Amino acid sequence: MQIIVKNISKDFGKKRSAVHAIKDISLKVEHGEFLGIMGPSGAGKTTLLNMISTNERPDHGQIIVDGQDLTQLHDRDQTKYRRNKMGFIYQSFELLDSLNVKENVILPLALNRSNKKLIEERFDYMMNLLNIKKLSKRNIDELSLGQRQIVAAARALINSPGILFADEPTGSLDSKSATILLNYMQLVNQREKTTILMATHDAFTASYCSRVIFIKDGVVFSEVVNPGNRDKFFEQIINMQRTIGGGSYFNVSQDN
Ligand SMILES: Nc1ncnc2c1ncn2[C@@H]1O[C@H](COP(=O)(O)OP(=O)(O)OP(=O)(O)O)[C@@H](O)[C@H]1O
Repeated sequence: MQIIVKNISKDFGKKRSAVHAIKDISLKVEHGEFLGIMGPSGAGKTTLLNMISTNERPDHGQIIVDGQDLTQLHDRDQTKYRRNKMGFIYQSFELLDSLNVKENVILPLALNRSNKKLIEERFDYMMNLLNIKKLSKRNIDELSLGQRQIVAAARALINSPGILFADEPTGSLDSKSATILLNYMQLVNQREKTTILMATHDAFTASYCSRVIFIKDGVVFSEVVNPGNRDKFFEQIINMQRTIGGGSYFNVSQDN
């Protein structure tokens, strides 16, 4: 899906104590792009993702997805839109401990009251694609952190969302698990043409994207486009991080 962000802004708090989290950002993300969003802590990455995903309303501006302005939808229609067209992966996984792996993964389809045959077909497809079929009957507390994040990815992708939102998806993972997850995200991006928006502090994680935008103090500061070589792209991302600053908070893992 194509996303056009037009002049959005968002303040938190009131008047003199207000935090200007997003200041008049405009942005275009093409169908099937894998976009990284980087920037120092507090730059506005999560707020930007939350507004594009309609989890938060901007104070001003428009979010146009495949020609439809999502800011014009009522809350109930936004919820429906999110459920049908969007998938989410968070650093904290957000899996339900009371359900097993299969029950977690099929949840978005079950909530939509999809028919049983479709649920089984999509479940088998996702579990095979992400190579976790053998985990189907496990409880969540029997999984490693890396396995939990792949299961969370399967759940996010089971209803073939047009847009996948990932907020620090590798933040809790060791580098091996992170690499596995990122390879799967890239596979889904290429095979299903899912548009992916991913906020991250980590240059290695961002190097899987096709383009990375850098935000600082609520505005887009710059962007770097993947030249088709991940090592080179990684270097370019590191250099841009140095230019922007942000101190030692940037988590730069180079063990790829
Ligand atoms: N619900 C809220 N109420 C008040 N201020 C908020 C709220 N959410 C975000 N902010 C503020 O808005 C600014 C942007 O926050 P945001 O979480 O988007 O940054 P971020 O780039 O995702 O940061 P991090 O990398 O630390 O997660 C920060 O100054 C933050 O304190």
